[in-house]
Amino acid sequence: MSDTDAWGRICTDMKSTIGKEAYQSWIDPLALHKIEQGIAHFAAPTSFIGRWVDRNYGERIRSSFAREGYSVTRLDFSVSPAARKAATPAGQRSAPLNAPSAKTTATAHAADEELPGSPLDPRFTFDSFVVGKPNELAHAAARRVAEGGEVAFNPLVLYGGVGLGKTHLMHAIAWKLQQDNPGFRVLYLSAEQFMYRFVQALRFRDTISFKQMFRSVDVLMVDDVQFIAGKDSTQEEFFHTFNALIDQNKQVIISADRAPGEIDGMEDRIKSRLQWGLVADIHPTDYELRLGILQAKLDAQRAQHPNVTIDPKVIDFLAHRISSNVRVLEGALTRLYAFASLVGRHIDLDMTHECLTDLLRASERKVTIEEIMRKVAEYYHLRMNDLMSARRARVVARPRQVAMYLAKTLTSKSLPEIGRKFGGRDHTTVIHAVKRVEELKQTDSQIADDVELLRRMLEA
Ligand SMILES: Nc1ncnc2c1ncn2[C@@H]1O[C@H](COP(=O)(O)OP(=O)(O)OP(=O)(O)O)[C@@H](O)[C@H]1O
Repeated sequence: MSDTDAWGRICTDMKSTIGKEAYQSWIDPLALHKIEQGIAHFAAPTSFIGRWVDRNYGERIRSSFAREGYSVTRLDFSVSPAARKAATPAGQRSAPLNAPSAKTTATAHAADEELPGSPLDPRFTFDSFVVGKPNELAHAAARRVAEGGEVAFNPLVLYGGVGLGKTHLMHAIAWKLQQDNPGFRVLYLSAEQFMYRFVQALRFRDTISFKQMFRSVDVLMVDDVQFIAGKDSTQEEFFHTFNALIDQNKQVIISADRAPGEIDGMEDRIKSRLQWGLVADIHPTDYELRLGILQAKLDAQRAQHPNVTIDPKVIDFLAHRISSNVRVLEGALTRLYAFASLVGRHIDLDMTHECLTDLLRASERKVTIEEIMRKVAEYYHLRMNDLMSARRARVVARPRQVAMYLAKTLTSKSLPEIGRKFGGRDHTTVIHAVKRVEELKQTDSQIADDVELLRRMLEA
């Protein structure tokens, strides 16, 4: 009888006593080398796994060896990456490491201990990410990193305002990396969780495991890093983790709600480290991107509510009116479909106003028609009076149309109200102006840029 035969039998026994999940997470990744002078020597993929097994299953393994006729008083674990590659779950799972799981047993807990990341949202993939001008750089960079291989830029920092898709892109990278490289240890977590873990480690005097665990990953993703600004010891630890991984050529991906240099309370050395790789910003969405996103989300809603129909004008209306944040935009569509399916109605503009009153009010911009006129006049070097005048020369007529377009898209004023502000014009003139500017935005990049710039200045 060889040591390995005995270990094989112990494994079979443990699989049935501790359960398949726990077995795959902790026991299967181990390789028994030898038993010598009462010590069973194992190779483990990480020292964390070794310590965990010793603490949680040590006694059971020793008594199993005793039943096999061996006197084992101690288990010894040396770290061998080969053990990890050959292993199944801890280093190589069929399901992604952080994949959402319905498990509620201690096994799930054990797996969480192994890589303390957040679950990845199965909806956040590259396929479901709609690309437009505002996010094309961030998307291209994320794709490049997700392809793996040579580390292209390290770290990759994605930054942008609330609800613009940073988390979506990070999850998409994680899914793709895990799908293409089943042995990869990809750890995604929020900066808040990083801090929580660190504080726990300090509390339980276990910072060594904390450090080892974080340094053992292949890819580290930390979301909303601005959270650790002003938290000195967490920043210190983050800085060392970050350096250790970059030094080992491991990919680090960070997200923040603003450019690294602008995060108040963040140490300068971290700010400068974050700027070493590629910093890609996600701009606020433009109308076209919002339209694209709504159309993509429509498919999911249609599948869920096959009997509900929607007027295309509603989509256009939402894309114009809800410009703050994609999350709110999505929420609006979900709410409309839920409401329509409950009351068995077609989704039209009336229903949209009825159902989304609070949301529309909240997203109503504070900007007034007067402000728009002032800004547009200033931008085109005109006087406000020119915009209200009857002058039809193009140098005046075009800016007036742009101002009317902005008044329609940035305020909730009705067409007649807008017409009145522009020197008592008819609402059909406003409709014509809005249409004309929409067409010009497609064909004349100068107008498109002017409108975008003005919109940003007004919304700032
Ligand atoms: N380009 C896009 N295509 C499809 N969905 C998107 C896009 N951008 C954002 N979303 C969706 O908007 C919602 C919010 O996105 P996400 O959580 O990634 O934002 P975030 O930038 O991380 O925000 P926060 O700063 O609040 O963490 C998600 O449901 C996401 O799927």
